[in-house]
Amino acid sequence: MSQSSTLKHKIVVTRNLGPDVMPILEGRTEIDLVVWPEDRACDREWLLRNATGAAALVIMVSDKIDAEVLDAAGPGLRAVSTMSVGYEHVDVKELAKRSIALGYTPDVLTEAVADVCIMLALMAGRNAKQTAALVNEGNWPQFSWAPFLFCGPQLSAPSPSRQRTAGFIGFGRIAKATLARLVPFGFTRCIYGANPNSTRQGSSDDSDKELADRLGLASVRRVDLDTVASESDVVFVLAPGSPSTYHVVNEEFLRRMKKTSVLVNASRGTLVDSDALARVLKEGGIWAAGLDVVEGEPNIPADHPLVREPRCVILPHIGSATNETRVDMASLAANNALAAALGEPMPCALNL
Ligand SMILES: O=CC(=O)O
Repeated sequence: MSQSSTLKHKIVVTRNLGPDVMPILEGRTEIDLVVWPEDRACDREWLLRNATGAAALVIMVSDKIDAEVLDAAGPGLRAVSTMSVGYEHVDVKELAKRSIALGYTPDVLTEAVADVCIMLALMAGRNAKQTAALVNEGNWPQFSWAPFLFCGPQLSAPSPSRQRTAGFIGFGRIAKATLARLVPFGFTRCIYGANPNSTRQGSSDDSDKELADRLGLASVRRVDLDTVASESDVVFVLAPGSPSTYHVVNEEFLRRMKKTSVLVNASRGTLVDSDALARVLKEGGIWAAGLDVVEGEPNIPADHPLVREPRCVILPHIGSATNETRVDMASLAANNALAAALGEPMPCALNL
């Protein structure tokens, strides 16, 4: 792995992609491979130093790709390949201006993230955080079985007459995979609002009916966000992070939600106002929250009001973290970079 060669195409990788995937890049004689050597997020200074002359960069969500990095790489950079479906850490306008392509990893993580959405809805609603903690801390003997101890709202419809409504903010692939998982739980209605700035809000499109028919639901409807808040039993936040979705779940939204409802966020922390959520949870405005992402992650202090909240389950951004999915994501990211470096079409490029 030499650091530079005028004959070879240089690919810089900001995290070792593991023994199943690294051979995709290591086995290529046309490639000059440079890999961040440590088992932690790549230092920006290292990236700036090593990007010089690169044809492609394989990056993680923790790497910010902006004009400074692109300048450091120089005019030979053909593509940035992120091992993620989200790309708000990449300045896409700057990429487009310089005709640099962006590879990303949608689809391969859909099922894994949808699994975590259901897990969070169940864990939050059924008091998993506080009940598991009391067992871990040896306090179970003080809480022997009692008729209504640690009860929470049931995710599945307890009877055909008590129907469940799923609400979504953002209604892409992961939302639809999550919805499919809710059907066996007895959910019959789905309502969704997309990007709050979208002009299409409030009007259902034809595919909603097709989706409802295919899943056997009574209805799938596009509605305004106030309706998502007030009518859902669980609200799943699954829209991309961007300035237009910043704090889409704010205090007003949370105060419209049912007191028995659960909020799940598996998209980006910036979509939910953490301070407002902590306040509303404390006051019992909603039942619980399950978060795979939080504003300011990973720097959330243990004494943050949300972390202290017994009915707020917080996971450290593990939505796609299954062995199978991470290998698929890493392979796609590596193949995107390889193709771009060799001047071939990337298997999965974002339309910039
Ligand atoms: O958050 C993870 C991703 O965008 O893939």
